[in-house]
Amino acid sequence: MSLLQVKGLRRDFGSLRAVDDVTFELAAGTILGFIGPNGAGKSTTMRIIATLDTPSAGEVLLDGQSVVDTPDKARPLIGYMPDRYGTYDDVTVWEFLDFFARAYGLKGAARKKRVDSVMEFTGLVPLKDKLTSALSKGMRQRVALGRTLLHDPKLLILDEPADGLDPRARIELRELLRALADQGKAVLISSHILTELAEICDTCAIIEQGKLLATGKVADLLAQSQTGAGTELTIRLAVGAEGEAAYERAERVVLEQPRVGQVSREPGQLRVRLELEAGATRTQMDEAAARLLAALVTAGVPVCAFSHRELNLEDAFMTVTKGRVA
Ligand SMILES: Nc1ncnc2c1ncn2[C@@H]1O[C@H](COP(=O)(O)OP(=O)(O)OP(=O)(O)O)[C@@H](O)[C@H]1O
Repeated sequence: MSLLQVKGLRRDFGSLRAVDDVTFELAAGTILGFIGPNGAGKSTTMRIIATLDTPSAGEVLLDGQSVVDTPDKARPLIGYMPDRYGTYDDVTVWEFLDFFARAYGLKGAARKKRVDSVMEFTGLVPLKDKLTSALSKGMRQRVALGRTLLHDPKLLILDEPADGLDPRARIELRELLRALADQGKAVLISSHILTELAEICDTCAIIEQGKLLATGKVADLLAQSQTGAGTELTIRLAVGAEGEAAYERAERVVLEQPRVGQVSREPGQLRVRLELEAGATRTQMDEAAARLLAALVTAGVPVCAFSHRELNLEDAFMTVTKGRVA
């Protein structure tokens, strides 16, 4: 049984259905990326799981127990980091974490040990005596993450934790989340920055206008987006004395091949879109690309680079949302 089970969740705000029949599961030791544009219903779903709101219909089970019916039992198992987290300005990092450790009921040596271990894990030890107001956004966000770990929850719910972080801080966050999953924690993380989640998550749930459009392993979602969507190749030539005429020749050869869709000439390269029938597999796409390259080489076209643009989570998102979301 998965640690977290969300079943047919619905949340209405007046006539607005913010969350509409959302169902997914999250196992211990895995990271689920919750992806969707602004207003999709991510925060509302997360707040319900975190016991801060109640659903209009549906159920959330944590360790088999309903968080809606018995929120007090669920809370010790949950670490929730909202999208706007506050840190108090006139306290040090250590004081801030110690304050929340007290709020979680930790006492004496056990409290000190726990605060120290969380500071160690989140790399905050050198900043122990710094005022939280003097920290960078990335560091403040570590303090906020540290706060959610103090009571050693089984489930982490992190609402857009990577928002506004620089690339280095994002990589560090990714490593922290992976370490937490390796410790056996289940992590639910939301973002509208799709590419960053691809590297962090094991599975993804794509939500739009309150509805889940797709759930599954990141690799499967990518495969799904490639199916029937075609693939894009970039071809560069060693033109030599032949000059641009080499590209004209290449274009003629390309256009004679099957499955070729749009072809565009750009300075120093040719872009070719291969169109495959719905249901085509990745292997079939690779074979079509290989045939095209063989045809060019056989025709004596001096190909020096031939690259296949890998579709990413953004493409998967655009495919499942059918481009309804910009
Ligand atoms: N308390 C509330 N009262 C009325 N409407 C609300 C309330 N909370 C959220 N909504 C609405 O519900 C919808 C979903 O909002 P939600 O914050 O869950 O989206 P989100 O996917 O988290 O977006 P964002 O990335 O902008 O936080 C939005 O249309 C929002 O305006």
